[in-house]
Amino acid sequence: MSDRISSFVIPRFYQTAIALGSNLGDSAETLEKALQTLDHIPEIRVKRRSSWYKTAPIGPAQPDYLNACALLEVQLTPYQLLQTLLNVENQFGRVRQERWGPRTLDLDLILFEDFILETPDLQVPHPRMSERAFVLVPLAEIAPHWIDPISGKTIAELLEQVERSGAVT
Ligand SMILES: Nc1ncnc2c1ncn2[C@@H]1O[C@H](COP(=O)(O)OP(=O)(O)OP(=O)(O)O)[C@@H](O)[C@H]1O
Ligand SMILES: Nc1nc2c(c(=O)[nH]1)N=C(CO)CN2
Repeated sequence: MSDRISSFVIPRFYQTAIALGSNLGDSAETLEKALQTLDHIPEIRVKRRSSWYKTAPIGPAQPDYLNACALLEVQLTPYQLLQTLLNVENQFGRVRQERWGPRTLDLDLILFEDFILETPDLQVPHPRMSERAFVLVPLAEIAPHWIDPISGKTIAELLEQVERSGAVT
């Protein structure tokens, strides 16, 4: 009996940061419901969320975005979390059309502990994180001291290096 108990491994919780974006439909409601949906998944706890930021679109001409970031505790691997985020995007009617085009809901995995993953389907930290004010402004609100394992800089330091005028609360 004691052998069985000692070999039982309780899966640990991992700290992760995600970015949310929407520029089609009722974006505020979509972001709110997306976070509720994630929080209802047994392996995910939403620990903190940023304000919603209205941001100018990067990429092709399209409506302004509403962007936000959230900190999650997950009992999932990075790949399981990515699949979960893609499933929730689909649940909210995400249709993949042009690259960087408009969308009802975009969920990106930004940071997963201090892991660096560079696989064809998943790159963590998100490869375009450090150039995007629409990610860094909300993330700096809730996790300014989190260190990007690629650059060794904090989120607050990365934010100092980008032009942030397109992101307004
Ligand atoms: N960290 C990550 N977070 C989310 N998706 C990722 C990540 N790394 C790789 N991907 C892959 O990117 C694919 C396309 O994602 P998506 O359609 O959301 O891109 P995009 O939002 O148009 O552009 P961008 O990646 O620049 O934000 C996903 O299916 C996923 O396999
Ligand atoms: N402001 C803003 N622009 C974007 C966004 C986004 O979330 N916000 N997402 C994109 C594709 O990931 C492309 N452009």
